[in-house]
Amino acid sequence: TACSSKSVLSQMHPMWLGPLEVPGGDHQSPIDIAVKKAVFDSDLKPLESSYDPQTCQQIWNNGYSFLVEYDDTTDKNTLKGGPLQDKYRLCQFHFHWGESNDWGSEHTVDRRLFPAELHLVHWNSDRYTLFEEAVMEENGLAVIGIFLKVGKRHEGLQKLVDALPAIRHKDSVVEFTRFDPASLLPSNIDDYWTYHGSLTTPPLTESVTWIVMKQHIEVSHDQLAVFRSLLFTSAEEEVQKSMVNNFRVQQPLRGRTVRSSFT
Ligand SMILES: NS(=O)(=O)c1ccc(C(=O)NCc2cccc(O)c2)cc1
Ligand SMILES: [Zn+2]
Repeated sequence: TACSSKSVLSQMHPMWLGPLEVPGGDHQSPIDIAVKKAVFDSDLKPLESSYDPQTCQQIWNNGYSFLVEYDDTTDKNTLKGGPLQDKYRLCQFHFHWGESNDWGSEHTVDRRLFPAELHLVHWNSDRYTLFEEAVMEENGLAVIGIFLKVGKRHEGLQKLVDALPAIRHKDSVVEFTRFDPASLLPSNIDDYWTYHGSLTTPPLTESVTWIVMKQHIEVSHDQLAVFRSLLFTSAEEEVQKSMVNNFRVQQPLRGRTVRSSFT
């Protein structure tokens, strides 16, 4: 799909070498969400998502995370409402996680780290025709961030976990169908924080309306352990490196306001 981003990601330096500073970037992500400093905005509407599991295409290891990709050539998987003025199309979702359950998320809440974070990546299909276009524009992307906590097993996640051994190495891809991204949403998606930020990996473009859910989802310790069995490295490389700690450190707020949809 347009957002498969094989080209761009593979040209980037293979390992995430730490918080690459963007000269002059003052809307960078992720950030710490200081709950008391968030401003309640009663104009924020409930989020409206509509996903079609039939449009799920593949799951692949891009050398930094694993992505589940959807056919984004039609408006089958849409997100609107919330802070969004336009309709956005899901192209992929992926995760960030740590080597231990003590850290791994990109955003933090009052400096609290979660073991992992899920990102559902959407692009503005009202204004642009391709992900590649939208990613360069201020209102181009909308990413839903959902925190993961270790607890009970997540039944919806298991189908995805079972597919991971087949994509252990960088650039491995397998067909992956009939997966409903809605199964990964928390029960309450009306309570969220929202702010303007960036991609958390190069090219770090400041084109993202972030929508970070207040309610986390729970996955089991064993399910998260399978994430850590993935490798950053391709099959040919002599030294194999575990895919862990694939998160960016929190960036300065630089005067931005985080709004909340709840009091
Ligand atoms: N972690 S994140 O959700 O901020 C995120 C989402 C998508 C991407 C992404 O698609 N990167 C590849 C890319 C970027 C710009 C242009 C492209 O064609 C591809 C990177 C980070
Ligand atoms: Zn991400």
